[in-house]
Amino acid sequence: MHCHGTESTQHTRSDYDVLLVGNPNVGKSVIFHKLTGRYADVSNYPGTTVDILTGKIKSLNLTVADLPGMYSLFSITEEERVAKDIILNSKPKVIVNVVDAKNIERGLPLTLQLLETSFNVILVLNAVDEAEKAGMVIDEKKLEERLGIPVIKTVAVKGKGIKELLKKIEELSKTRLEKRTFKFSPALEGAIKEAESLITQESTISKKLLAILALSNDRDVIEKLSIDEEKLSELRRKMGRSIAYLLAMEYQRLSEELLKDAVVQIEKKRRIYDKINELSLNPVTAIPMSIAALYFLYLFAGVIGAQIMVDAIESWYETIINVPLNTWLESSIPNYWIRELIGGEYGVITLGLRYALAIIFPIVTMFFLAFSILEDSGFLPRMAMLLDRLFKKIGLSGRAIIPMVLGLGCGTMAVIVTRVLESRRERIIATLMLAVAIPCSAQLGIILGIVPDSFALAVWAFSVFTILLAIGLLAGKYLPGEAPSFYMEIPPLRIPSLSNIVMKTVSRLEWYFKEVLPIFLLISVAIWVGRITTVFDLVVGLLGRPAEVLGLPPKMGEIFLYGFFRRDYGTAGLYDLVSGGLLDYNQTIVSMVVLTLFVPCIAQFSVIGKERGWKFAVITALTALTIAFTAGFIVREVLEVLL
Ligand SMILES: Nc1nc2c(ncn2[C@@H]2O[C@H](COP(=O)(O)OP(=O)(O)OP(=O)(O)O)[C@@H](O)[C@H]2O)c(=O)[nH]1
Ligand SMILES: [Mg+2]
Repeated sequence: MHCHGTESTQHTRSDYDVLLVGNPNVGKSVIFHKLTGRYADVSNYPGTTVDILTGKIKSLNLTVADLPGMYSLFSITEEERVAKDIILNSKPKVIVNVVDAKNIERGLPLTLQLLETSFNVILVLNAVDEAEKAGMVIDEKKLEERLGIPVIKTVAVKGKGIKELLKKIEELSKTRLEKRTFKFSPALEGAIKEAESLITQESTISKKLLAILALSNDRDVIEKLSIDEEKLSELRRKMGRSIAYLLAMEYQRLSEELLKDAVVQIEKKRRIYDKINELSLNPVTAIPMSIAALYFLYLFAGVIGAQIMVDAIESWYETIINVPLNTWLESSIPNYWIRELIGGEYGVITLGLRYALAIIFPIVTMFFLAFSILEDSGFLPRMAMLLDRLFKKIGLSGRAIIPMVLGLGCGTMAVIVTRVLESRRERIIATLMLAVAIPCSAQLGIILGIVPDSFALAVWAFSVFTILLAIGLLAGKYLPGEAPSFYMEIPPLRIPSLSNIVMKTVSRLEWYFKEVLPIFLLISVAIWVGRITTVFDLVVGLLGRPAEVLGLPPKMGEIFLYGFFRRDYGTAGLYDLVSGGLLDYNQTIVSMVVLTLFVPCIAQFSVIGKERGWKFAVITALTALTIAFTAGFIVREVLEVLL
């Protein structure tokens, strides 16, 4: 997953020399990094890469694409479809098929499918360190002979085997391998032959593969080759069983044949690992472990980030930068408006840069750091499994836990990651929940930083959680469509690697700076222009109305406006109000609730528009606005009665 979709949405026409293809979570992105030197996000759960990332092997002058994980070419999820499109539409010189050595049997069906494309394939057995620890002995020479393609063992994280891989890539980029064919049962072969006869157009992809795709009802292929649909469905009827079932049986048979005597399992127990793994899968112990994990996130972002670090950096910024800057401006720049652009209450440096550097930066850094550790440990998918039953009630599957928890980091990123969900319905529900009720790390951090006491925190958490649940329940009930099925491979538990955590945090922060810092500065300028033209006062006055109804000071109108530019900008403003003593106890709670639920920020809004459609984005924003003010009103009324 990379933070912004800008990377690569128009990729269908591009030709890549080398494609990295394989099941999710097998180490493709680590290998991509080793080959190209370009860092791609690496995490210990399936679905880390949802977009195509491209780079170059400089020494060989070959372009490489790191594809999202896929189980087969007969795609189900959106990211699988993205990967399939690339494989079918670019003409790679080499496909590097990465397979997790300890799950080699599960990886082979895709390998066999890739062989059908008629492109050169290299089979990479990655993470052999773990396979060996689990007692597997793999004879790669035997596999090589049987498959008729090069097979290379690697431990990507340690760089082992990468040299050999590079050598093979170089070799195969210059020649074309003779392909071995693998035969299915006569009945299946017969049906495929008949489907082949319906394809009249020429293509670089083998007709057999296209026929299989057509039989499995691949819309892209059927439409592109304009295959007679009636004849296709007649063929399907004649087959008796679904092609997916028949293929699965055949692939299992072929894989068993291929692996016979080539992979041997020796008895070996890993006592400590097995014990911890067991505990992490048993609900009785896993629930406290999940709570501990969330507490750990809170400790990092909320306590260390928002309280300790923000306090320190803020006061430092104030004394080192704001005060001397304003004194200097007073004495040397006579023009009021120029002074106000740079300094004063709303200046680019005194407000924009201060929010970005002194308030948001420490919080997101700590959050990304903690989140990276969670990601690498393999703990998140275990939480997904636990929460699956609960999530079913709100129309989601446990898989949604990853975008949801990521949403606690950055909602914009998380909306992109909802691509890992299976159906459009699920993606819509998750997007709604993210846009309305899941606070991002900066918001969360600040809220945890300003919350007056634990009662206030409980009121806030209860309100937000109730709304979250209500949205999920209503959407799950009224949105048409099937309830999702849950299938997610549980990755092994791993000790997070320091270098990956640092790299990941740095790459996310880099994104944050590129995307956020300029926006913060632009907002300051926009506010400045707005103030000169008095538009600012007008909008703030307008937003001050609902604030007034909620019993909040008119200054809150300003904060709401900030909140639309960026949610964290809004909460940073709230931080200012609270530390300035401008809000009383009840007002603080109401503001916390309203700002959390308030419209998605501009960045998130535009990503929602791109991913789900602009109409949906507008409806979402209006819904959020309504919910935010209504909830604020209710909380206020209840607090008045209680306190
Ligand atoms: N022990 C071990 N772990 C590895 C090895 N290669 C990768 N990993 C770990 O496997 C996990 C997945 O790596 P990624 O590179 O993100 O996998 P991917 O195939 O790109 O995954 P998706 O993008 O989700 O499809 C990470 O936790 C890596 O640190 C290896 O050779 N040995
Ligand atoms: Mg990846």
